[in-house]
Amino acid sequence: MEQKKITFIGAGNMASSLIGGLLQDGYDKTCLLASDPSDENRSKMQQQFAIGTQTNNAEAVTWADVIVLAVKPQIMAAVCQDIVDQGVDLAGKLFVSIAAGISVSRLQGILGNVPVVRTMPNTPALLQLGMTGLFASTQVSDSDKTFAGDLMAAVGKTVWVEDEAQINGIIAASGSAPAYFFLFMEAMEQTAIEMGFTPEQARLLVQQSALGSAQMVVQNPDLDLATLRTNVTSKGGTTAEAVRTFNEQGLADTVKQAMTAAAERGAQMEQLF
Ligand SMILES: NC(=O)C1=CN([C@@H]2O[C@H](COP(=O)(O)OP(=O)(O)OC[C@H]3O[C@@H](n4cnc5c(N)ncnc54)[C@H](O)[C@@H]3O)[C@@H](O)[C@H]2O)C=CC1
Ligand SMILES: O=C(O)[C@@H]1CCC=N1
Repeated sequence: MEQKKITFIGAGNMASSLIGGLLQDGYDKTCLLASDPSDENRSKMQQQFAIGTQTNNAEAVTWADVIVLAVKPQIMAAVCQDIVDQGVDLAGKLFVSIAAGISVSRLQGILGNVPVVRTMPNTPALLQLGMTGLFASTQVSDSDKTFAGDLMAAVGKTVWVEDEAQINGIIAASGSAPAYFFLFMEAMEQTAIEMGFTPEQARLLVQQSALGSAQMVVQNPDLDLATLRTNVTSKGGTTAEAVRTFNEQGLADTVKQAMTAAAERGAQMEQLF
């Protein structure tokens, strides 16, 4: 992909995942810069990734062709306002926001009529196994759209949405999803320990089962998930008992409620921040 100069405003967890994934993909490290007031996070960037860092967002934006907005939603407006107040010339620059709950119109209300690609990645981007949803504002040119798509494709899979509101569905289905799987795995690990395994054994049992199951899904695109489940479930056997218990406890409904809550929170944040 084209090696444009990319500045990350905010060098936290998600920026680290994206930067790590981009470097793995061979992105030129001299084209990456991270701006963050935290000494600790800047030195992580220098030590872990050997990329340049800044404390001055306005200077970092001035240097870049592409600006990835990667601060918490609560402070996004103030951070953008400060960049504008410093008098930075934003002409020709592409903005890529990864923030949950910050609409394109909110950003453009501060930054002006700049091209904005609103995205929702997830942390497995670090391993180039990310999943990102993207939405382009009308100001985004075809070449900027291609660049933003390539940027996220360098760290995983991508899906474009035509309706910005669908980004909140992306948050529910993939942005927040690693936490759901970790939560499920934590509960399994804890139970395995209670069944007498060492913590190391319990983690291995759970992580290898999760990895193998995910690979079975990926490598069998023609098999639906219910068939994969049924293939494990012997009639009158052990899995059937576990699945019956999950169903009796309303697992599908719990998942639906949790995903709906995530999406609704995204929409609510758009009104708050
Ligand atoms: N963590 C995740 O799984 C995902 C997070 N996101 C979004 O990514 C954004 C960042 O989230 P995280 O990386 O999890 O948060 P984080 O707290 O790890 O990172 C935020 C960073 O912003 C820095 N920061 C604070 N004030 C700043 C300022 N004035 N200028 C520049 N940097 C400043 C902080 O020092 C910190 O390093 C959020 O908007 C979130 O919605 C999106 C998808 C997934
Ligand atoms: O929890 C959050 O708000 C962010 C967005 C998706 C994952 N983490």
